[in-house]
Amino acid sequence: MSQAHVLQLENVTMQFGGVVAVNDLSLEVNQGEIVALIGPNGAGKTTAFNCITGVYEPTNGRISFCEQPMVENFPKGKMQKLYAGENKGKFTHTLNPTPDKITQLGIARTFQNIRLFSKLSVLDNVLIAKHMRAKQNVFSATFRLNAAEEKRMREESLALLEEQNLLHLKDEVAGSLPYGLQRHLEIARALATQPKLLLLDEPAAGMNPQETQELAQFIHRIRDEYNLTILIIEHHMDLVMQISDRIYVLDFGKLIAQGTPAEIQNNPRVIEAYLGVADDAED
Ligand SMILES: Nc1ncnc2c1ncn2[C@@H]1O[C@H](COP(=O)(O)OP(=O)(O)OP(=O)(O)O)[C@@H](O)[C@H]1O
Repeated sequence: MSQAHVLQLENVTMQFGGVVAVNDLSLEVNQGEIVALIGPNGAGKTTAFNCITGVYEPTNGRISFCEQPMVENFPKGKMQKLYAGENKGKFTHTLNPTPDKITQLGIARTFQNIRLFSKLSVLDNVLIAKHMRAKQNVFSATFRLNAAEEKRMREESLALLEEQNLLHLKDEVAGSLPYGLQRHLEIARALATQPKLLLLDEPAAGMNPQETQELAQFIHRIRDEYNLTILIIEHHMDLVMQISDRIYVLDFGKLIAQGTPAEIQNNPRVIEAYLGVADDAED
């Protein structure tokens, strides 16, 4: 196995009752890469993100981060009979870290629907993210601070806002910012946790072509400046083709293709999967 894997999924299956949302998904993201996970609506992309970030406990499979097993599970209890995925019996351990533990390991994400603390200031949004990296949970992150730690985190948060050209907005209420700036702040907040791996869930949703173009440059810039590895879910195909080193394509939970943007664009299975949802895929 290459030393360079930042993220590796092995045979990950997520089954909800009888619905297999992610089916035997294996993929790798290497240091410094920008990799896209695409597929029609309902293909299982967000569910895969939720498995990586500890929101869901996958039904089967293993997820490793920086070559270390981080999440692992196999069908148990009622799921032993119900399990409709593949590779039953391959995994025998259970590792189930909480989302905040995964943040502390160095994985940050943004959400399809922006999830800022909309009533708090821009600065407070970044500060809370900083605390989440350092502390065990929201309670201690918010209340148990010593003065020196608080000062350091405040300075780091201000520096991050400055790097992101958001410093002039530090006292603005997050929810009052224009949509594009809220998306930018959400990414800045993710960067505040000093991640090695950044997961972006439809960052271009709701953006116009010019904003999408700026986002492409922005994603490249933060990858380089913060030494990041990025996994992105996105429906804007122009953006995906422009920024991705490699692309994985899901359809009905199954991986149907992987390759470079040029390979994926010409892949008949991918074109077929998108037929009938072409408008969605391209707007
Ligand atoms: N908590 C849940 N309980 C039951 N079914 C779920 C749950 N979460 C997701 N699913 C189902 O899993 C499948 C995959 O959904 P998911 O949201 O991961 O797709 P997606 O590829 O992210 O879609 P989109 O592009 O529309 O966001 C869908 O059939 C969905 O209804």
